[in-house]
Amino acid sequence: MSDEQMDWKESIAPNPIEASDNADGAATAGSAPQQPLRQSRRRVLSVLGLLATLMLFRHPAVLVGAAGCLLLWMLLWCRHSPRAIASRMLLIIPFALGTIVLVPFQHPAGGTALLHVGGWTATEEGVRHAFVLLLKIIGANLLLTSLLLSTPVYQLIASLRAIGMPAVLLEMTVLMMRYSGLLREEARGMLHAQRARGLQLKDWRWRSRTWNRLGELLGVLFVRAYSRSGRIYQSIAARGGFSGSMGITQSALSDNEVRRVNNIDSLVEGNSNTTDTSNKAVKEGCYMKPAIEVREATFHYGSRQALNGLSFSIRQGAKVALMGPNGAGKSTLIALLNGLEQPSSGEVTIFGEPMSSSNAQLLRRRIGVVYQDPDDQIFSPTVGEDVAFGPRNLGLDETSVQQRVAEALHAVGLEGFDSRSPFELSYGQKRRVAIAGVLAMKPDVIVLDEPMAFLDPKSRDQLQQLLEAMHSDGLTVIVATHDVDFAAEWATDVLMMKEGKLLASGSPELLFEPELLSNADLHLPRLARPFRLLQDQGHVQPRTVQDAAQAIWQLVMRGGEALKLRSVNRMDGETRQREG
Ligand SMILES: Nc1ncnc2c1ncn2[C@@H]1O[C@H](COP(=O)(O)OP(=O)(O)OP(=O)(O)O)[C@@H](O)[C@H]1O
Repeated sequence: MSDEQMDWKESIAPNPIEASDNADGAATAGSAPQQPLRQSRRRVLSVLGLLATLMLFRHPAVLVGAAGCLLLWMLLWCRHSPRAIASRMLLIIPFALGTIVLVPFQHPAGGTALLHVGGWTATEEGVRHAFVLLLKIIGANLLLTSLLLSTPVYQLIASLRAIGMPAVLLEMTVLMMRYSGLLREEARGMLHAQRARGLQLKDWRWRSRTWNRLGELLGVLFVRAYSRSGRIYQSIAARGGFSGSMGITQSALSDNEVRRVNNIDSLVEGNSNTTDTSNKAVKEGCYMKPAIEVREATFHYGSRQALNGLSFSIRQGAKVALMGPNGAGKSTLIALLNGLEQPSSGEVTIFGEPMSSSNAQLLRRRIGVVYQDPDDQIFSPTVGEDVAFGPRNLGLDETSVQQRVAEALHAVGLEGFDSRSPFELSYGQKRRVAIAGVLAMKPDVIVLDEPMAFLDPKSRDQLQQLLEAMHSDGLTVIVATHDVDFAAEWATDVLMMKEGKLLASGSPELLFEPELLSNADLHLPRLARPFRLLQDQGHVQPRTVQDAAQAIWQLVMRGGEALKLRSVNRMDGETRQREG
């Protein structure tokens, strides 16, 4: 491990929240200063008070006056842009339409009839009632808009939590915000892709083909948003989102190390034969029960078989490369390991305990999963809130939650990102947020699905260092990957899958077996390829650049020796000739 790689738990700076007063500490998100939080809490309370007052008014003139004053105050005093206000006011259109169309027909007191439609009658009182309701909706929306425009989202959430908004309402609000953002993102992405392939939005009024395309896009948009929200749902479940406090008492959770030590106490003879000694468990010379055992597991998606009698075990403290071509069943296996799916037959055992639907919640927190696409995993409006999601579901108090957030963000190199929106980060940064969200739950095993995909070389190096740091801290790390070069350099163990079956498991030497590689649709690590081309050097199997450099150096030295020997022989021959 290089000097830059630090133990992600021990090396953290003290959390500023702990030093602050407790009353506000409970309400903070990340390391946000306390003063703005108090202000935003006051603002939230004022808006709620004004909303309640607004609901009491019944006279249209008073409501029009209140809405007008509010609008002037927002424009002239707060200097909010008219455009920002207008775009948020658009949200009320469906509610306004519903009110105008339905309410006039539903006024219970009866009254002067104005209009008959079918068996329904709109009355004068009904219209008046609808008008009053519409004014209240406009006023309420103006109030909420002023709050949203003047308060950062993370402060708003912290304030709502501090004033006692029920967690379930808060989560629902956050999820609704995520879903509307999701629709926007998907729509924008699809429109860009369609325009790049020739969709013309010019003259759109006259082109029926364009209208048809837009109609199709709308349909696909909802299907895509639906399937993505399914994946987001899974990742929320993986972090205990739908299971309250995951059935764990706080005292049992406060010290993850205790649990690890307990694991070490109950050791059984294992199969550890690693040469990697950076992992704490390995350093302590422990032989432990496997972190994961899969026995004869099968899994079906409907009639399609994704896993077919899969059996293997993963020892604690291993760095495992889970390899195989597209469709081999890696992601399905990961869903089984995390208890999100149950095998159709066979068994998955986590630290000696067979996983079932009844204990999946409890075992799940020992296996953290980082999904392939960070956008499937992140859903909160701020980085701090997203990382805090898992620890909160563990039932920790707010101070511990914030400490874990600070630790995890430090570990992934995102200190100070607490209040940023995760949806406005780069792909590599989003991936680090997703990893932080899992690290904050302090799992014993972390599984990452294709973590290197779409990362630039520097981010790949940083991620590899992070994997090392997590492993040094005692985690068993499993990486699903197609990247043989990375696997050869990093892994201590390799699992190779194809068509839902295990092709081979063992040391990274497997990655140098040509027949196995071609069977698994993989190729020889790049560093080993030149040696295969050199006669008599096929046995050289460098896993790292250092190994390769050393092998080349040895070859050069041997070449030099041979040259020296040849020139000595030649000189000997010449001398003998002269003497003869
Ligand atoms: N939701 C689903 N419904 C039906 N079949 C599915 C579903 N998800 C995966 N499969 C099928 O299950 C098999 C295994 O898929 P899986 O995603 O686990 O493979 P993978 O090794 O992770 O692939 P990749 O490397 O491309 O991510 C494939 O044949 C795939 O088509």
